[in-house]
Amino acid sequence: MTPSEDLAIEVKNLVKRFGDVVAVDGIDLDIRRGECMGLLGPNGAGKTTTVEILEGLQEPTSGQVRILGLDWKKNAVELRRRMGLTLQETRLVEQLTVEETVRLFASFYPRALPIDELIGLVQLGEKRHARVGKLSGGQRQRLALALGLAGDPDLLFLDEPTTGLDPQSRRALWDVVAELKSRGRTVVLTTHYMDEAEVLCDRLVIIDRGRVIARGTPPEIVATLGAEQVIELEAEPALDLERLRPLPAVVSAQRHADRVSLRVKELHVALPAVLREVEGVGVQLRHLSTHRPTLDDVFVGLTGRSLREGTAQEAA
Ligand SMILES: Nc1ncnc2c1ncn2[C@@H]1O[C@H](COP(=O)(O)OP(=O)(O)OP(=O)(O)O)[C@@H](O)[C@H]1O
Repeated sequence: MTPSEDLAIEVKNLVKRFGDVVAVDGIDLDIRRGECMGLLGPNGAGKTTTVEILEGLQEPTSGQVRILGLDWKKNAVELRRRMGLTLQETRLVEQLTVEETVRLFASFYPRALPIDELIGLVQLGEKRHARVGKLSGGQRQRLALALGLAGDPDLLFLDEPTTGLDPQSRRALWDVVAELKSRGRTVVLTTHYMDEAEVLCDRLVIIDRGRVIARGTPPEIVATLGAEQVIELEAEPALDLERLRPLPAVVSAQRHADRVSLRVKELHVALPAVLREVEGVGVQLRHLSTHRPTLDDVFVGLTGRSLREGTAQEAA
């Protein structure tokens, strides 16, 4: 158990209801100072609602929330000064330049970071005189991040900072987050990208339907599957899960849409057995692939659904 003074955020039994919708359904969180904590989950899981409560933008229905040892009801002014946030969409003045925008935001804080440092940190040096209206999506996101950092916050919230960005812009933003971590800042990141969570986050909670369904470091969460490899198969007609489960080295088997997912311990033992089964029952293979287990496999294992569902449209 981490002593409370080492915690940037302590949340106990957080609940948020909107009429009949239970957006957050009893979440506990301990976020240590200096770590990057990821909140991962599909659309509508309750990530944004949770984060907006932590940011003081929404009131919880019930539960306890302490941020940097402080309370939103009693210490709102100090909390606002010590935290930075970037929202899913930040409205910016299109006619201002990057530098003017950063200067304007920095003027709101008594202890702002120098303008050059902020622009350098988000790698927008070449664009400092460009108008905001002319920036690409990735550059706008990085500018939004610079604005979140203007007050040199102890705690930074990033809500889906790379949604809709191209791979290069996503990587550039990851570099900025890695730099912040190396400066000892606490970062709370929401995302539905597994690769992002695996690269950036020291620890994660996976949220589904307002509840935490897994927590730990990314490798710890993946290890809960107890598998070394995942075999994915599609066959016509469909394979019988009951015949696949007892095969050697198979840990568990699940069907997801047309695809069967087998979590296995030793691939060199399981794969030949699976192929013998396919041949024996005389079905036609449409797809066969293997991969190391990912956070998405854990999610599928726990919910029968994929984290990728609902994000396919954006990724396309
Ligand atoms: N102001 C609101 N009024 C009514 N329902 C809401 C409101 N805000 C959120 N919800 C509902 O609460 C649930 C959780 O939404 P939330 O935005 O927190 O999810 P999320 O995990 O952040 O999803 P996304 O990845 O799409 O941003 C959803 O069912 C959503 O429709």
